[in-house]
Amino acid sequence: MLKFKNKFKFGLSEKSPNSSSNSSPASSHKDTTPEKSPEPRKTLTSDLSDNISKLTLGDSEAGASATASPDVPHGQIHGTENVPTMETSNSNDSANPHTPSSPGLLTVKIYTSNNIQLPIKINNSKQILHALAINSNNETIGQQLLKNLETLNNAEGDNHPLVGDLLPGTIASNFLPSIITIPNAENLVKSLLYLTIEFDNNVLVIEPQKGTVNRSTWNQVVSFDVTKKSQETTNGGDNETGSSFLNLNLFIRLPNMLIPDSEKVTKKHLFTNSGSQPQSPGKSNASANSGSAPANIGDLLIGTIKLPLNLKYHSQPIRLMNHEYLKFSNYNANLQDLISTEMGEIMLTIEFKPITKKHLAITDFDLLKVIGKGSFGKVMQVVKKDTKQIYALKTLRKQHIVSRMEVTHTLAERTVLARINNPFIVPLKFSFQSPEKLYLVLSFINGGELFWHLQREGKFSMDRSRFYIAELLTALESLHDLNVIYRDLKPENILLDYQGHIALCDFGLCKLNMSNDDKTNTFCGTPEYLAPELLLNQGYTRSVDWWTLGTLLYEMLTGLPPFYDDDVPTMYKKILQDPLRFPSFLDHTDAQDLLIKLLQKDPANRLDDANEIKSHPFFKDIDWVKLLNKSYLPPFKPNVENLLDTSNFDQDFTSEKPQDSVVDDFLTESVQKQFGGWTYNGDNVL
Ligand SMILES: Nc1ncnc2c1ncn2[C@@H]1O[C@H](COP(=O)(O)OP(=O)(O)OP(=O)(O)O)[C@@H](O)[C@H]1O
Repeated sequence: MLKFKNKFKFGLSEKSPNSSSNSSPASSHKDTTPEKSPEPRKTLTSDLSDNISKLTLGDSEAGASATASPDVPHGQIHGTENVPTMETSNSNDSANPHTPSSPGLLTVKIYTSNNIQLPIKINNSKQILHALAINSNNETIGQQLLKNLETLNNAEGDNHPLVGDLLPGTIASNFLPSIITIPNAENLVKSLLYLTIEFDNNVLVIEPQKGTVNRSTWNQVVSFDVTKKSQETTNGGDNETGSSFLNLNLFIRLPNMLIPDSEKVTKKHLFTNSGSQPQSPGKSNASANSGSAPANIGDLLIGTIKLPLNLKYHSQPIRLMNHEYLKFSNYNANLQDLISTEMGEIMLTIEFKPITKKHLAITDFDLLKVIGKGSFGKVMQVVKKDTKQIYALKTLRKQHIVSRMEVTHTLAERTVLARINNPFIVPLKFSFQSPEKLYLVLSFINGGELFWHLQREGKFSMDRSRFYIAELLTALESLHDLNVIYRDLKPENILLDYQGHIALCDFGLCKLNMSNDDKTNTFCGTPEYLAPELLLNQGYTRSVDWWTLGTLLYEMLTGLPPFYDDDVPTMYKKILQDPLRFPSFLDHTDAQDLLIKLLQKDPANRLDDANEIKSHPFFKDIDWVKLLNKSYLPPFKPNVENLLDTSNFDQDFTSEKPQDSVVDDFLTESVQKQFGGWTYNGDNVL
């Protein structure tokens, strides 16, 4: 079980470069090679305690924080903090024929699947196939399977496809039920086949009702909340049509004894546990990439459908697809990208229904589990009562925000989340408030923090690191395109989704309205990741994000940040003065060259443009459009059963009773006004 520790933001005085105290969160291996702490690293904020105010002279944010006392009027906060003009009102919507329609509900009905083939050969084990057939959850299907098995038993001749140790994937699906009743287990039904349906980073899992793997009856209906943002063009969508995608992935849980060892090795990328073997710290990743077959191979991905959906301009209920068959494609074995081998088809109806605007409240949600603690409140797994969608609900207590002078950062988080549209940033679905609290409703991302995966495995392979850095690079690029600096990139703020894609979260340190060369001064971030110019308090630009990207890549590849030291002041000194050194095992020329160019101490010499970084030889094999369309199969798939699965969260949290604690804070009207622009109901109006 992974252990999650509470993370708290704390005042800058604790970790200023001028501080002589050794308050490193890391463990104390002072005389030996430094060893990173297993605890999440804390974020420094600009709380402006006395001794740090020296470091933050002249910064507009600092002023904002300092003035954000309970009685400060609304205007002062806006004026000092550069709070953006939140979202622009859509009062002109009716005049613009291209204005997207209202938010709504997307309903997908799944009827039948046909001609499904397996992408691997299976063992020709008549005993197991027979056992599966007689345990089919439907008698008629069981009979049919037994009949099919007779043809298998009767097949003769050396060249007959049904003779031999292995059955070709093209026909194997005729001998497998899609759902079985487990004998002696009180009629427990277990489906072999299942389908994940993803829209806007929310994923639902459905199972068939009956059938063979080749042909199944599903008759299932699922719904997704559609916000205006998910209707807009994302850079992960098709720019011409302004679409977002509905992603369908068809999986099969194959009994291990049916999977030949040779297929476990050559088609490893198609199994959900591919590459997920933990690695001990400091050990080379060679074994994870070697040909050896993992013991627990997981489920097999049969095929994928990526369906662009243009949900713009529909102000009336509409049926976008009516009982249509869509074909599954498969992932290419070598390149691990999507190719159009047809793996069978599935019949769907897709409907979109705009909904009338309504403010949400906590009573619109059932609280399922506590999954984390943030600086100002809990994060809970919740289900939205009307659509049955699972979300992460982040609660923030207004009183705490105000007393810790974090109003501006909190508003910035909400603003950035509502504006940004990148497939690797956790999507904000809604936000609302009560007199005492602020609430953010986010897509529930349950593959665990990258921090914990890195802790567990010590370091990542070159390919895996490249994949994460590439996805993060596009996330930072889209933030910069919105004139936002992220400022707190680190493994603790990166979640993995159920497939293993990146979802950047925690936007509490974003700085808005920062165009290309604009400088800011606020001393904030996380010690290990602070850029030299930030430490020197000379003002910094968005270039600090590229420094942190370099730091992150270095940490992924080696297990430690580049200038790490147990003692924080020494670490700051190293960041400022020490040359960049590589451990002997990090001998990849392109990786070294990119790190050298990102970890330039003088920002003027640093790579400073997303496109320039993208065209570095380190990324030469990456097709950026494909990457943004999530068409690469992630090199690591977290263990996630379904959307309800919270096993990647700390049990200390998940065992807690989920409740929205009652607080009786009183906030003055002027303080309440500061939170005026918070509410976001999936529409653009704030
Ligand atoms: N969308 C999400 N899906 C799943 N888990 C999430 C999500 N958002 C946050 N969490 C969990 O809740 C924890 C706290 O969330 P978050 O980091 O956003 O809070 P915070 O107050 O900003 O934290 P910090 O004090 O580090 O700044 C995260 O570490 C993560 O484990």
